[in-house]
Amino acid sequence: MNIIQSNIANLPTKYGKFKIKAYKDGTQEHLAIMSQNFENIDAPYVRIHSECLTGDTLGSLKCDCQNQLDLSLKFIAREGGLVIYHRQEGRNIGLVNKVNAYALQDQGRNTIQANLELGFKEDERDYSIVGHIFKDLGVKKLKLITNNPKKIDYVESLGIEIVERIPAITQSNKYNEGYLQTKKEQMGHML
Ligand SMILES: Nc1nc2c(ncn2[C@@H]2O[C@H](COP(=O)(O)OP(=O)(O)OP(=O)(O)O)[C@@H](O)[C@H]2O)c(=O)[nH]1
Ligand SMILES: [Zn+2]
Repeated sequence: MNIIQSNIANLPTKYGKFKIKAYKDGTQEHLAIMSQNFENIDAPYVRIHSECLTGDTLGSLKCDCQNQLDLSLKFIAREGGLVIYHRQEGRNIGLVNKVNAYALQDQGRNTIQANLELGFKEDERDYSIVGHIFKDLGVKKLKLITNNPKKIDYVESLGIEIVERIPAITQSNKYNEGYLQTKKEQMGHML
């Protein structure tokens, strides 16, 4: 895969000052968001955040994505580290299919059943670009912010040492309780 990458630019935000670098693999464009002191950190805090337009941008209460992104950006601004904004919307089924999955959930299916009914696996994400970004930015060990065992397995498969796991647990609400329950009971998330 031919990966196109940008230069590094400054991005002041409400969380603090970050540096950003974009990567394009095929049609997907991803973003590495780094704290100012990133290259001096031996084992940075790292969050691999999967894109969720409905959550991240609109504040949807059906999932925990916006709260997790907020928590992660606050964390790396304070402690130093990296958030990879991984543009694989809807566990990589894309926005149109995710909205169709939500329509099936309106009829009573859970998050896994809806994906299967649309002809997808429960999780279609591919993390290979993440491996490329780690290599490009020189990440050899890290502290991973996640509840998802698949992300842990992927990072370990790259030969990268996970020094510590930081849970990404946020306040639940009446709209995402069922979703979080399914993730815990059927997708192995450490919630
Ligand atoms: N197909 C589908 N995707 C969803 C649904 N709800 C959230 N997503 C997507 O799921 C991804 C986030 O996955 P999560 O399960 O919240 O978290 P995770 O990234 O697997 O794990 P953590 O690192 O612990 O947060 C984003 O890409 C969302 O767009 C849903 O009901 N159906
Ligand atoms: Zn979400």
